[in-house]
Amino acid sequence: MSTMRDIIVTEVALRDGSHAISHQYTTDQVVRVAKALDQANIPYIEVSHGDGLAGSSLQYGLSRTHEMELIEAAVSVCSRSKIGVLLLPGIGTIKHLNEAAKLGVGMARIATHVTEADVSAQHIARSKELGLVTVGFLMMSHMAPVGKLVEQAKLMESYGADTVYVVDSAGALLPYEVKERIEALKESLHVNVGFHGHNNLSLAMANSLAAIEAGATWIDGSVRCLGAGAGNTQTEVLAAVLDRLGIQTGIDVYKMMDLAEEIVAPILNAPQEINRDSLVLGYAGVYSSFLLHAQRAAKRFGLDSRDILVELGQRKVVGGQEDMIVDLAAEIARRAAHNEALA
Ligand SMILES: CC[C@H](O)CC(=O)C(=O)O
Ligand SMILES: [Mn+2]
Repeated sequence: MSTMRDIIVTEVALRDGSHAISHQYTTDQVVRVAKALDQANIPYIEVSHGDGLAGSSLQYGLSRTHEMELIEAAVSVCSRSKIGVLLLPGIGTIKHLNEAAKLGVGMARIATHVTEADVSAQHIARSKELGLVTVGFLMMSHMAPVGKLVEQAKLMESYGADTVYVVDSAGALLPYEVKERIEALKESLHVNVGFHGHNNLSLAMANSLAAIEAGATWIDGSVRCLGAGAGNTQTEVLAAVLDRLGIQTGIDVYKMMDLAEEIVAPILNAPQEINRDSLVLGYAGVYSSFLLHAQRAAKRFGLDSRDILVELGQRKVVGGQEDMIVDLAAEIARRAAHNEALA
């Protein structure tokens, strides 16, 4: 079946959503969600540990089920959708990419911090050799000025990426900032441009629309917002809004609504919402996937998690530095005890 699509939606609940449920997906859950997404005609479904291939570790959180088992299961139930994987060089390696390709994935997204695109060269090249749709994913895009972002995106393009994404990992970008970033990439690149939003400031949808207006054609969504922090742009809402705008995604809006309600909602420990902690992520520009780590550290040291998150933002801590969350919490607790002793 051929589908006309103006916008290609990548559904990330089975990868970014893994952060929100502490990487506890079961094979049965992944099968049910992937099958329903396939029936709703979603073009790409990303399946991996929240931190990408090989993310299962004490540092990032142990997966309940081996991700290769989840990927294999998702591939086996999809006839229309392609399964994609995320890989952060240094966490995942070429070996993991080869393994995923053998299982039948059709897309690999190679993610780096926004100023570190150079570490993606080999992984992008290998993904292309494997015949995968290959995406460069520039995380924490709010941390770099537009010129730097363009420079890094051009590197990913030069390594062979088919699409380069502006990734608002902290949900910190405002619509005009998304627009200027996407416009700059559109002017400088020859490949597709994409946008991945987080909803910490309640701007994921507005930012996705700003990205589309500025020329982005690849947009990420997560059903029922299931993603790190306050979650991502809600796929079923995105599909409905784009339909109203006359922009074709090829997605069956009613089937998306049904799967959101009947299959995904019961998986959530709590509804995805903008609470004080997820709001602080966007406000202070902190990696969305730090949320549960900071909340756990706050509990352990008897602190307000916002104090940890704000200081993480001030220190410009980025993905891969999760160990600093506990260190920082211990330091704040020591400082507080010291001040109390002096008082
Ligand atoms: C830790 C990887 C991260 O969750 C990737 C991503 O989705 C983002 O940076 O927003
Ligand atoms: Mn994300």
